[in-house]
Amino acid sequence: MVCPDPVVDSRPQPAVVAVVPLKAIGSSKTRMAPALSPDDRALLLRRTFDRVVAAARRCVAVTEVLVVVGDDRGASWAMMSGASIVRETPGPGGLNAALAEVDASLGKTPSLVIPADLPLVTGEDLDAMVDALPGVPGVVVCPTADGGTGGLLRAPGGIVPPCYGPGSADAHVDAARRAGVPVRRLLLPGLALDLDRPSDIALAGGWRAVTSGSTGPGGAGDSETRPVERYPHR
Ligand SMILES: Nc1nc2c(ncn2[C@@H]2O[C@H](COP(=O)(O)OP(=O)(O)OP(=O)(O)O)[C@@H](O)[C@H]2O)c(=O)[nH]1
Ligand SMILES: C=C(OP(=O)(O)O)C(=O)O
Repeated sequence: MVCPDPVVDSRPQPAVVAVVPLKAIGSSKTRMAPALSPDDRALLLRRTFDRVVAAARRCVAVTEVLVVVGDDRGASWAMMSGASIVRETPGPGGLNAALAEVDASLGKTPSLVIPADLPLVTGEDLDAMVDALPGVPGVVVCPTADGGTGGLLRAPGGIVPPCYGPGSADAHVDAARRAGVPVRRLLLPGLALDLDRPSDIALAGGWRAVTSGSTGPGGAGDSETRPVERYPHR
């Protein structure tokens, strides 16, 4: 019997470095402070960070996961996750400066920036981003629901500068257009939610789901079983 050839996508897969920025833990998730203690904020971030690193590992094109850390605690999380570590240069530049430093060190290597606070991201989401790359040079921007950037794939890595901040999805698309680089905007639910405010926890399935790592498709969720008073500002 002759079996038909499987349908194969013959486009070459770029080798991509996943870059996960992780701010100094003690000064992270400050918008959660009205509802969560420092320990709970750190626990939340640890869980989403582990999820993001696991998703990056499952992405077929990702050859290395690089965590850009702001302190020793972040470095120890990154080490335990098995990722490579880059220590950001201390200074006032914040996220964009930390990422620009990494861009410079990666040269032409394609890079996929994924924030550490995404509770729903999967390896399939990241595969979809890579599949959406219009070519090299090329850029894929996955917006979050509030106009931020849940995923930024750039090939080569520094082809447009990091423009994180309010409205950054539009800013990244505009920067690519200005540079004459083909760009795609891709809406993916797994990259559309980041945990910024207490109300975002319910959107991810609730406290127990997020901190047990059972969010997303098939995840248990618990938004109905957790006392509402835990999030007084919702
Ligand atoms: N290395 C590094 N990562 C950063 C920096 N600022 C933000 N990040 C990371 O970028 C992602 C998005 O961060 P934000 O949600 O804007 O900031 P946050 O500190 O987590 O939360 P807020 O304190 O509420 O603003 C998270 O993964 C952060 O850890 C920075 O200055 N350096
Ligand atoms: C800085 C950003 O994230 P956040 O919305 O978490 O502040 C961003 O997406 O540009």
